[in-house]
Amino acid sequence: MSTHETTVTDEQSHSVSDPILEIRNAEVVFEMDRGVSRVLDDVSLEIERGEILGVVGESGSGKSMLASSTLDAVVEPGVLTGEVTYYPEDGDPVDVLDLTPAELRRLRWEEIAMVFQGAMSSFNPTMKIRDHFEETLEAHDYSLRDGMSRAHELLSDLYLDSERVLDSYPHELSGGMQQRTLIALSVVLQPNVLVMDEPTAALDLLMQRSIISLLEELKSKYDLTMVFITHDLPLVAELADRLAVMYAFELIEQGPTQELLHDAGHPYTRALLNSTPNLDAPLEEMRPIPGSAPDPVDVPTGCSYHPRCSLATDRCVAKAPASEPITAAHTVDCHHWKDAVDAISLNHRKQVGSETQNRQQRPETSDRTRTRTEMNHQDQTSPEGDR
Ligand SMILES: Nc1ncnc2c1ncn2[C@@H]1O[C@H](COP(=O)(O)OP(=O)(O)OP(=O)(O)O)[C@@H](O)[C@H]1O
Repeated sequence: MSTHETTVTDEQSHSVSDPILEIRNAEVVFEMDRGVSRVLDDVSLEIERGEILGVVGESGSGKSMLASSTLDAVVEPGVLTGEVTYYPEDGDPVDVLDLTPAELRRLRWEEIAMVFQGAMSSFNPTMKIRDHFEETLEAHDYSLRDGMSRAHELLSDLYLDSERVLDSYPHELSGGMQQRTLIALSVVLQPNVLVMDEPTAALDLLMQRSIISLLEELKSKYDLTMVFITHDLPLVAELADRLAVMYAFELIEQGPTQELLHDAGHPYTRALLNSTPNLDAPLEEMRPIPGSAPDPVDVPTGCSYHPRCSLATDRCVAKAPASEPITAAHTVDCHHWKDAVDAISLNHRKQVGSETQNRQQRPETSDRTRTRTEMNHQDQTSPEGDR
């Protein structure tokens, strides 16, 4: 585990006033032949009721481990320790890691739902979509009549022809339709939190953007809290209220989306922003991050980013940095964040996140019309295309 110099106080560490989920000192360890693989390292995070939190980081940085930890769903032989607390709006806090298997099953669908990438593998190919909905409702003792009426509504909300989809086998739907159907299935039991792990990774760019618009609509209509996990920073920047950045199995920076995009303090976050290929900046200004992500069995000492960091000093090699507040709502784990702002200029300063601002300024009706038109067009023109 990293040895941090000090720990930031609770008052300093975040701006979350009404958490719905709280993860404290979460750690996931796999005992491997070649050593101990710590794939989540002392991660603490609060998720505000009603927010959309984006979790970003390179492939292999531990994002899926964090997602699985929120539901005590880390695959064996991985061992999860720490605390995960769910705070229902009414009722006592729930210690997620202390639940019986039956309690956990109930929590997983009825309170916190998860959507993973590659919808096809989440469906049983021999069952029609209708059977998936009915099986889920029956397993949780929900009224089939009410539940199926909600299924129709949700599928329509996601611009799908609900009758056609319910009567289809999964392979009869395009990738974008499958992913939207999986989102509808995930929220049919009216959970309060939806955790999505790379939900749009297998889809083309247009479908990704359309799903982002749909998620915003779903969130408002059904009062959901969302956690959107992805390596695609520009995509999630369009949706998220706050961003949390992972590097080498740790959370290294978190804050409000616009603040983090324009005033990122961690050299890694700044490098990630500069390396992202589909930001609105000239291609020649894209700068890949030198070096490679650490092996979880052999994480560098001190700040794990130091071998790749242009600002690293002896202090970074010796000591893992504590979280420091940049503003009340924005924290960073870096000894040199004050220098990073001047030393690593951002190549996108003006453009990143402008989609979000544009969307917020756009009247809701035109957004909905645009999304519906795009979805209809894509479903009709490329039934197989984005699979
Ligand atoms: N079953 C397992 N046994 C051992 N190590 C694992 C296992 N599953 C994942 N890991 C390791 O855990 C680390 C974190 O993986 P994780 O899937 O959380 O990363 P990620 O950020 O979600 O990556 P991606 O974006 O590629 O999905 C990786 O080094 C991975 O190799």
